[in-house]
Amino acid sequence: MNTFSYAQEIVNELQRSVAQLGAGEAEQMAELLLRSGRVFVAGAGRSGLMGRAFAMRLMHAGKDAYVVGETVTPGIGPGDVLVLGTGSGETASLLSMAVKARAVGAAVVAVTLSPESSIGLLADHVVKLPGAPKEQADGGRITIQPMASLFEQTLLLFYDAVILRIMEETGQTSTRMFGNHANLE
Ligand SMILES: O=C([C@H](O)CO)[C@H](O)[C@H](O)COP(=O)(O)O
Repeated sequence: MNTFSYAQEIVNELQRSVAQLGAGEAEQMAELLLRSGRVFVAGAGRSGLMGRAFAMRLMHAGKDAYVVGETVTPGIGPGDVLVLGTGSGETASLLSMAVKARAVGAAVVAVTLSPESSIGLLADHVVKLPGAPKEQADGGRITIQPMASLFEQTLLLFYDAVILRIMEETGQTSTRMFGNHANLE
């Protein structure tokens, strides 16, 4: 297969993945973020990169949003929400964040392949995304892509869909959001 055909197959995989999203779970997450105080976003590795993109758009949309681990990120507290994007739901650093967040009265949202994982079971709200786990063997049936790429791509699409829902509910526009964009680039 050439590179273009691979790109087409990735889009086909994403189309199949998005069709499996739970509409109810997705809607509840958007609702939770709309009513929440500050939103803290975390994830490790590539899942974390998608989370960083989501936190930026939340900020553009007018939410107080933070990426966990940045030097300027404040402490989480009651009324806040911690969003964890984790395919496995077992990443140790994220699990300890979930425990801490719940202990101080914040809500935890897990966006994961595995609702039955340690993080999934601890979370107040779980959104299950389709995909293959990062330790999948070569030649899996769900995806031609390595490791958890399909999950990570679906995660970004899902996060962007949540942003559109928040924009719709708050009457937000792309033009106003651009006014919140970094001007020290
Ligand atoms: O970076 C990752 C890897 O490339 C998998 O495709 C993962 O996102 C990272 O290891 C975090 O794992 P999860 O918490 O299970 O998403």
